[in-house]
Amino acid sequence: MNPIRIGILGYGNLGRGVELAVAANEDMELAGVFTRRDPATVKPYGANVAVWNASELAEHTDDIDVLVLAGGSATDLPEQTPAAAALYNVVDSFDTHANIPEHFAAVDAAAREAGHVAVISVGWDPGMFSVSRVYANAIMPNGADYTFWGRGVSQGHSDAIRRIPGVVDARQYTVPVPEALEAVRSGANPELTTRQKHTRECFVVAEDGADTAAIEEAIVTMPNYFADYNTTVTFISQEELDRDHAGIPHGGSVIRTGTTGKDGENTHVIEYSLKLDSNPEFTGSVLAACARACYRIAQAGETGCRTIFDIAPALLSPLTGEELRATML
Ligand SMILES: NC(=O)C1=CN([C@@H]2O[C@H](COP(=O)(O)OP(=O)(O)OC[C@H]3O[C@@H](n4cnc5c(N)ncnc54)[C@H](OP(=O)(O)O)[C@@H]3O)[C@@H](O)[C@H]2O)C=CC1
Ligand SMILES: N[C@@H](C[C@H]1CC(C(=O)O)=NO1)C(=O)O
Repeated sequence: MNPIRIGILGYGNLGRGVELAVAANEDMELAGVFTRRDPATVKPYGANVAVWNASELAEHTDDIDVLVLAGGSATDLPEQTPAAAALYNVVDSFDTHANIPEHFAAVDAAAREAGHVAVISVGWDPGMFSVSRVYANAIMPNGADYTFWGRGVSQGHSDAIRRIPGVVDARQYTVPVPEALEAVRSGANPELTTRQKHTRECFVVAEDGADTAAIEEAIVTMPNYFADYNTTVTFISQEELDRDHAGIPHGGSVIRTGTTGKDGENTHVIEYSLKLDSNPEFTGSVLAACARACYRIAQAGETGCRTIFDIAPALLSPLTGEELRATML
Protein backbone atom coordinates (compact mmCIF):
# COMPACT_ATOMS: atom_id res chain seq x y z
CA MET A 1 0.00 0.00 0.00
CA ASN A 2 1.29 3.48 -0.85
CA PRO A 3 2.41 5.44 2.20
CA ILE A 4 0.25 8.28 3.46
CA ARG A 5 1.97 11.49 2.32
CA ILE A 6 2.13 14.00 5.16
CA GLY A 7 2.84 17.72 4.95
CA ILE A 8 3.61 19.95 7.93
CA LEU A 9 2.69 23.65 8.12
CA GLY A 10 4.72 25.41 10.78
CA TYR A 11 8.08 24.16 11.96
CA GLY A 12 8.46 24.88 15.66
CA ASN A 13 8.54 22.53 18.63
CA LEU A 14 5.39 20.71 17.53
CA GLY A 15 6.39 20.66 13.85
CA ARG A 16 9.60 18.91 14.80
CA GLY A 17 7.63 16.46 16.92
CA VAL A 18 5.36 15.67 13.98
CA GLU A 19 8.37 15.07 11.72
CA LEU A 20 9.77 12.52 14.17
CA ALA A 21 6.36 10.88 14.57
CA VAL A 22 5.89 10.48 10.81
CA ALA A 23 9.33 8.88 10.57
CA ALA A 24 8.30 6.40 13.29
CA ASN A 25 5.22 5.21 11.34
CA GLU A 26 5.94 2.79 8.48
CA ASP A 27 2.71 3.64 6.63
CA MET A 28 3.59 7.34 6.33
CA GLU A 29 6.17 9.55 4.66
CA LEU A 30 6.94 13.26 4.99
CA ALA A 31 6.32 15.07 1.70
CA GLY A 32 7.61 18.40 2.97
CA VAL A 33 7.45 21.27 5.43
CA PHE A 34 5.89 24.70 4.90
CA THR A 35 7.13 27.68 6.86
CA ARG A 36 6.37 31.41 6.89
CA ARG A 37 10.10 32.04 7.29
CA ASP A 38 12.86 31.83 4.70
CA PRO A 39 13.03 28.07 3.93
CA ALA A 40 16.83 28.26 3.92
CA THR A 41 16.76 29.12 7.65
CA VAL A 42 14.60 26.12 8.61
CA LYS A 43 16.55 22.86 9.11
CA PRO A 44 14.42 19.70 9.54
CA TYR A 45 15.94 16.62 11.16
CA GLY A 46 15.82 14.86 7.80
CA ALA A 47 18.57 16.21 5.53
CA ASN A 48 16.49 15.63 2.38
CA VAL A 49 13.18 17.03 3.61
CA ALA A 50 11.72 19.62 1.25
CA VAL A 51 11.07 23.00 2.88
CA TRP A 52 8.74 25.43 1.13
CA ASN A 53 7.58 28.91 1.98
CA ALA A 54 3.96 28.97 3.13
CA SER A 55 3.14 31.19 0.15
CA GLU A 56 3.46 28.00 -1.95
CA LEU A 57 0.79 26.13 0.07
CA ALA A 58 -1.55 25.78 -2.94
CA GLU A 59 1.20 24.39 -5.18
CA HIS A 60 1.67 20.99 -3.52
CA THR A 61 -1.84 19.59 -3.28
CA ASP A 62 -0.88 16.69 -5.56
CA ASP A 63 2.04 15.77 -3.27
CA ILE A 64 0.28 15.66 0.11
CA ASP A 65 -2.59 13.46 1.41
CA VAL A 66 -2.89 15.12 4.84
CA LEU A 67 -1.48 18.46 6.00
CA VAL A 68 -0.68 18.65 9.72
CA LEU A 69 -0.82 22.17 11.11
CA ALA A 70 1.72 22.79 13.86
CA GLY A 71 1.27 26.51 14.34
CA GLY A 72 0.31 28.25 17.56
CA SER A 73 -3.29 28.18 18.76
CA ALA A 74 -3.25 31.76 20.06
CA THR A 75 -2.91 33.42 16.65
CA ASP A 76 -1.86 30.99 13.88
CA LEU A 77 -4.40 28.15 13.73
CA PRO A 78 -7.61 30.24 13.75
CA GLU A 79 -6.47 31.62 10.39
CA GLN A 80 -4.33 28.78 9.05
CA THR A 81 -6.56 25.73 9.57
CA PRO A 82 -9.69 26.99 7.75
CA ALA A 83 -7.52 28.30 4.90
CA ALA A 84 -5.60 25.01 4.67
CA ALA A 85 -8.82 22.95 4.78
CA ALA A 86 -9.80 24.59 1.49
CA LEU A 87 -6.72 22.94 -0.06
CA TYR A 88 -6.02 19.76 1.93
CA ASN A 89 -7.28 17.20 4.37
CA VAL A 90 -5.97 18.69 7.61
CA VAL A 91 -5.21 17.90 11.26
CA ASP A 92 -4.49 20.46 13.98
CA SER A 93 -3.95 20.68 17.75
CA PHE A 94 -6.00 23.82 18.39
CA ASP A 95 -6.19 24.16 22.16
CA THR A 96 -7.83 27.47 23.05
CA HIS A 97 -10.56 25.40 24.70
CA ALA A 98 -13.18 28.17 24.93
CA ASN A 99 -12.94 28.78 21.16
CA ILE A 100 -13.07 25.16 19.94
CA PRO A 101 -16.76 25.34 18.88
CA GLU A 102 -16.06 28.47 16.81
CA HIS A 103 -12.93 26.90 15.30
CA PHE A 104 -14.86 23.69 14.48
CA ALA A 105 -17.54 25.68 12.63
CA ALA A 106 -15.03 27.65 10.56
CA VAL A 107 -12.96 24.58 9.64
CA ASP A 108 -16.05 22.44 8.95
CA ALA A 109 -17.44 25.02 6.49
CA ALA A 110 -14.12 25.24 4.63
CA ALA A 111 -13.57 21.47 4.54
CA ARG A 112 -17.11 20.68 3.35
CA GLU A 113 -16.93 23.38 0.67
CA ALA A 114 -13.73 21.83 -0.68
CA GLY A 115 -14.71 18.17 -0.17
CA HIS A 116 -11.96 17.61 2.42
CA VAL A 117 -11.74 16.10 5.91
CA ALA A 118 -10.42 18.01 8.92
CA VAL A 119 -9.62 16.70 12.39
CA ILE A 120 -9.12 19.49 14.92
CA SER A 121 -8.03 19.95 18.52
CA VAL A 122 -6.12 16.71 18.88
CA GLY A 123 -3.12 16.10 21.12
CA TRP A 124 -3.57 15.39 24.80
CA ASP A 125 -5.64 18.24 26.19
CA PRO A 126 -7.64 18.73 24.14
CA GLY A 127 -7.32 15.26 22.74
CA MET A 128 -6.51 12.12 24.74
CA PHE A 129 -7.65 13.71 28.01
CA SER A 130 -10.89 14.84 26.35
CA VAL A 131 -11.78 11.34 25.16
CA SER A 132 -10.85 9.80 28.51
CA ARG A 133 -13.27 12.22 30.21
CA VAL A 134 -16.03 11.17 27.79
CA TYR A 135 -15.36 7.45 28.36
CA ALA A 136 -15.31 7.95 32.16
CA ASN A 137 -18.55 9.98 32.21
CA ALA A 138 -20.33 7.55 29.90
CA ILE A 139 -19.38 4.65 32.16
CA MET A 140 -19.86 6.39 35.54
CA PRO A 141 -22.76 8.85 35.24
CA ASN A 142 -22.75 9.41 39.01
CA GLY A 143 -19.38 10.99 39.77
CA ALA A 144 -17.01 13.96 39.60
CA ASP A 145 -14.24 14.83 37.14
CA TYR A 146 -10.85 16.35 37.86
CA THR A 147 -7.98 17.27 35.55
CA PHE A 148 -4.50 18.09 36.78
CA TRP A 149 -1.59 19.17 34.55
CA GLY A 150 2.09 19.37 35.41
CA ARG A 151 4.34 20.42 36.76
CA GLY A 152 5.36 20.94 33.16
CA VAL A 153 5.65 23.24 30.17
CA SER A 154 2.40 24.14 28.41
CA GLN A 155 3.24 24.78 24.77
CA GLY A 156 0.00 26.67 24.19
CA HIS A 157 0.59 29.04 27.10
CA SER A 158 4.27 29.47 26.19
CA ASP A 159 3.28 30.25 22.57
CA ALA A 160 0.67 32.75 23.74
CA ILE A 161 3.32 34.64 25.75
CA ARG A 162 5.75 34.63 22.81
CA ARG A 163 3.08 36.44 20.72
CA ILE A 164 3.09 39.47 23.05
CA PRO A 165 4.95 42.47 21.56
CA GLY A 166 8.37 42.82 23.18
CA VAL A 167 8.71 39.13 24.08
CA VAL A 168 11.62 37.24 22.51
CA ASP A 169 11.12 33.80 24.14
CA ALA A 170 9.19 32.19 27.00
CA ARG A 171 8.36 29.04 28.91
CA GLN A 172 5.20 28.61 30.99
CA TYR A 173 5.06 25.97 33.69
CA THR A 174 1.69 24.73 34.89
CA VAL A 175 1.79 23.66 38.55
CA PRO A 176 -0.95 21.66 40.28
CA VAL A 177 -1.90 22.99 43.73
CA PRO A 178 -0.78 20.20 46.14
CA GLU A 179 -3.74 20.63 48.50
CA ALA A 180 -6.20 20.30 45.62
CA LEU A 181 -4.52 17.15 44.28
CA GLU A 182 -4.48 15.66 47.80
CA ALA A 183 -8.16 16.42 48.37
CA VAL A 184 -9.13 14.76 45.07
CA ARG A 185 -7.00 11.68 45.64
CA SER A 186 -8.48 11.31 49.12
CA GLY A 187 -11.89 10.78 47.48
CA ALA A 188 -13.33 13.91 49.13
CA ASN A 189 -14.77 15.03 45.78
CA PRO A 190 -14.04 18.71 46.53
CA GLU A 191 -15.60 21.63 44.63
CA LEU A 192 -12.55 23.43 43.17
CA THR A 193 -12.36 26.63 41.15
CA THR A 194 -9.89 26.98 38.26
CA ARG A 195 -7.70 29.13 40.52
CA GLN A 196 -7.71 26.52 43.29
CA LYS A 197 -6.36 23.75 41.02
CA HIS A 198 -3.28 25.20 39.29
CA THR A 199 -0.84 28.09 39.37
CA ARG A 200 1.15 29.28 36.36
CA GLU A 201 4.86 30.24 36.39
CA CYS A 202 6.13 32.22 33.38
CA PHE A 203 9.80 32.73 32.50
CA VAL A 204 10.13 35.44 29.87
CA VAL A 205 12.97 36.85 27.74
CA ALA A 206 12.10 40.44 26.78
CA GLU A 207 13.61 42.64 24.09
CA ASP A 208 16.15 45.18 25.33
CA GLY A 209 14.23 48.24 26.48
CA ALA A 210 10.83 46.51 26.35
CA ASP A 211 8.13 47.65 28.79
CA THR A 212 8.27 44.63 31.13
CA ALA A 213 5.42 45.95 33.29
CA ALA A 214 3.18 46.05 30.21
CA ILE A 215 4.27 42.54 29.21
CA GLU A 216 3.52 41.20 32.69
CA GLU A 217 0.10 42.86 32.67
CA ALA A 218 -0.67 41.41 29.22
CA ILE A 219 0.20 37.93 30.51
CA VAL A 220 -1.67 37.89 33.83
CA THR A 221 -4.85 39.38 32.31
CA MET A 222 -4.87 37.23 29.15
CA PRO A 223 -8.34 35.67 28.71
CA ASN A 224 -8.57 31.87 28.22
CA TYR A 225 -4.88 31.46 29.21
CA PHE A 226 -3.95 33.27 32.46
CA ALA A 227 -6.76 35.54 33.70
CA ASP A 228 -8.33 32.81 35.87
CA TYR A 229 -5.06 31.67 37.49
CA ASN A 230 -2.57 32.94 40.06
CA THR A 231 0.32 33.67 37.71
CA THR A 232 3.93 34.72 38.34
CA VAL A 233 6.14 36.32 35.68
CA THR A 234 9.95 36.27 35.94
CA PHE A 235 12.11 38.06 33.38
CA ILE A 236 15.38 36.29 32.59
CA SER A 237 18.05 36.37 29.88
CA GLN A 238 18.04 34.12 26.80
CA GLU A 239 21.13 32.41 28.20
CA GLU A 240 19.30 31.62 31.45
CA LEU A 241 16.26 30.35 29.55
CA ASP A 242 18.40 28.13 27.31
CA ARG A 243 20.39 26.85 30.32
CA ASP A 244 17.63 26.35 32.90
CA HIS A 245 14.52 25.75 30.79
CA ALA A 246 15.69 23.83 27.74
CA GLY A 247 13.29 20.89 27.90
CA ILE A 248 9.55 20.77 27.31
CA PRO A 249 8.41 18.05 29.71
CA HIS A 250 4.81 17.83 30.88
CA GLY A 251 2.08 15.45 31.89
CA GLY A 252 -1.01 15.17 34.01
CA SER A 253 -4.02 13.11 34.99
CA VAL A 254 -7.74 12.92 34.37
CA ILE A 255 -9.48 11.44 37.42
CA ARG A 256 -13.12 10.53 37.73
CA THR A 257 -14.51 9.17 40.98
CA GLY A 258 -17.94 7.61 40.63
CA THR A 259 -20.35 5.50 42.64
CA THR A 260 -22.62 2.57 42.01
CA GLY A 261 -24.83 0.47 44.24
CA LYS A 262 -28.40 0.84 45.53
CA ASP A 263 -27.33 3.70 47.78
CA GLY A 264 -24.12 4.69 46.00
CA GLU A 265 -22.17 2.65 48.51
CA ASN A 266 -19.51 1.52 46.05
CA THR A 267 -16.88 4.01 44.82
CA HIS A 268 -14.83 3.60 41.67
CA VAL A 269 -11.87 5.65 40.46
CA ILE A 270 -10.98 5.98 36.78
CA GLU A 271 -7.61 7.62 36.09
CA TYR A 272 -5.78 8.33 32.84
CA SER A 273 -2.29 9.73 33.31
CA LEU A 274 0.60 10.92 31.11
CA LYS A 275 4.25 11.52 32.01
CA LEU A 276 5.94 13.22 29.05
CA ASP A 277 9.66 13.87 28.59
CA SER A 278 8.73 15.81 25.48
CA ASN A 279 5.32 17.45 25.22
CA PRO A 280 5.83 18.29 21.50
CA GLU A 281 7.06 14.82 20.54
CA PHE A 282 4.15 13.14 22.31
CA THR A 283 1.67 15.59 20.84
CA GLY A 284 3.25 15.13 17.41
CA SER A 285 2.69 11.39 17.80
CA VAL A 286 -1.02 11.93 18.48
CA LEU A 287 -1.26 14.19 15.44
CA ALA A 288 0.38 11.52 13.25
CA ALA A 289 -2.10 8.83 14.35
CA CYS A 290 -4.97 11.28 13.75
CA ALA A 291 -3.55 12.02 10.28
CA ARG A 292 -3.92 8.30 9.54
CA ALA A 293 -7.56 8.46 10.66
CA CYS A 294 -8.14 11.65 8.65
CA TYR A 295 -6.76 9.99 5.52
CA ARG A 296 -8.96 6.91 5.98
CA ILE A 297 -12.11 8.99 6.56
CA ALA A 298 -11.35 10.94 3.37
CA GLN A 299 -10.68 7.73 1.44
CA ALA A 300 -14.14 6.54 2.53
CA GLY A 301 -15.63 9.54 0.72
CA GLU A 302 -16.59 11.57 3.80
CA THR A 303 -16.03 15.32 4.22
CA GLY A 304 -16.17 17.94 6.97
CA CYS A 305 -14.63 18.46 10.40
CA ARG A 306 -14.17 15.87 13.17
CA THR A 307 -12.79 15.94 16.71
CA ILE A 308 -11.19 13.12 18.69
CA PHE A 309 -14.69 12.11 19.79
CA ASP A 310 -15.56 11.14 16.22
CA ILE A 311 -12.50 8.96 15.65
CA ALA A 312 -12.98 5.23 16.23
CA PRO A 313 -9.81 3.76 17.79
CA ALA A 314 -9.43 1.37 14.86
CA LEU A 315 -8.98 4.35 12.53
CA LEU A 316 -6.00 5.54 14.58
CA SER A 317 -4.22 2.18 14.50
CA PRO A 318 -2.06 0.81 11.65
CA LEU A 319 -3.31 -2.69 12.55
CA THR A 320 -6.01 -4.46 10.54
CA GLY A 321 -9.30 -5.42 12.18
CA GLU A 322 -8.08 -9.00 12.50
CA GLU A 323 -4.79 -7.88 14.08
CA LEU A 324 -6.65 -5.61 16.49
CA ARG A 325 -8.96 -8.44 17.57
CA ALA A 326 -5.89 -10.56 18.17
CA THR A 327 -4.67 -7.95 20.71
CA MET A 328 -7.73 -8.81 22.81
CA LEU A 329 -6.69 -12.43 23.29
N1 LIG B 1 -3.81 19.80 22.02
C1 LIG B 1 -2.73 19.62 22.75
O1 LIG B 1 -2.69 18.75 23.64
C2 LIG B 1 -1.49 20.40 22.49
C3 LIG B 1 -1.49 21.48 21.63
N2 LIG B 1 -0.34 22.16 21.38
C4 LIG B 1 -0.41 23.32 20.48
O2 LIG B 1 0.76 23.38 19.68
C5 LIG B 1 0.98 24.77 19.40
C6 LIG B 1 2.38 25.00 18.89
O3 LIG B 1 3.30 24.87 19.95
P1 LIG B 1 4.87 25.00 19.66
O4 LIG B 1 5.22 24.17 18.48
O5 LIG B 1 5.54 24.75 20.96
O6 LIG B 1 5.02 26.55 19.28
P2 LIG B 1 6.27 27.24 18.55
O7 LIG B 1 6.30 28.64 19.01
O8 LIG B 1 7.48 26.38 18.66
O9 LIG B 1 5.83 27.21 17.00
C7 LIG B 1 4.68 27.91 16.56
C8 LIG B 1 5.00 28.49 15.18
O10 LIG B 1 5.94 29.53 15.36
C9 LIG B 1 6.86 29.56 14.25
N3 LIG B 1 8.22 29.47 14.79
C10 LIG B 1 8.75 28.43 15.45
N4 LIG B 1 10.03 28.70 15.79
C11 LIG B 1 10.28 29.95 15.32
C12 LIG B 1 11.43 30.80 15.32
N5 LIG B 1 12.56 30.39 15.89
N6 LIG B 1 11.33 31.99 14.74
C13 LIG B 1 10.16 32.37 14.16
N7 LIG B 1 9.04 31.63 14.12
C14 LIG B 1 9.12 30.44 14.69
C15 LIG B 1 6.55 28.34 13.38
O11 LIG B 1 5.85 28.75 12.23
P3 LIG B 1 6.67 29.02 10.86
O12 LIG B 1 7.50 27.78 10.58
O13 LIG B 1 5.59 29.25 9.85
O14 LIG B 1 7.53 30.21 11.09
C16 LIG B 1 5.67 27.49 14.27
O15 LIG B 1 4.71 26.75 13.56
C17 LIG B 1 0.66 25.45 20.71
O16 LIG B 1 0.25 26.80 20.50
C18 LIG B 1 -0.49 24.62 21.26
O17 LIG B 1 -1.68 25.26 21.00
C19 LIG B 1 0.87 21.82 21.95
C20 LIG B 1 0.91 20.76 22.82
C21 LIG B 1 -0.27 19.99 23.18
N1 LIG C 1 -2.58 22.15 25.29
C1 LIG C 1 -1.57 21.97 26.33
C2 LIG C 1 -1.63 20.52 26.80
C3 LIG C 1 -2.20 20.49 28.21
C4 LIG C 1 -1.26 21.18 29.18
C5 LIG C 1 -2.10 22.25 29.73
C6 LIG C 1 -1.61 23.24 30.73
O1 LIG C 1 -0.46 23.07 31.17
O2 LIG C 1 -2.39 24.19 31.01
N2 LIG C 1 -3.28 22.23 29.19
O3 LIG C 1 -3.44 21.24 28.31
C7 LIG C 1 -0.19 22.37 25.80
O4 LIG C 1 -0.18 23.25 24.91
O5 LIG C 1 0.83 21.89 26.30
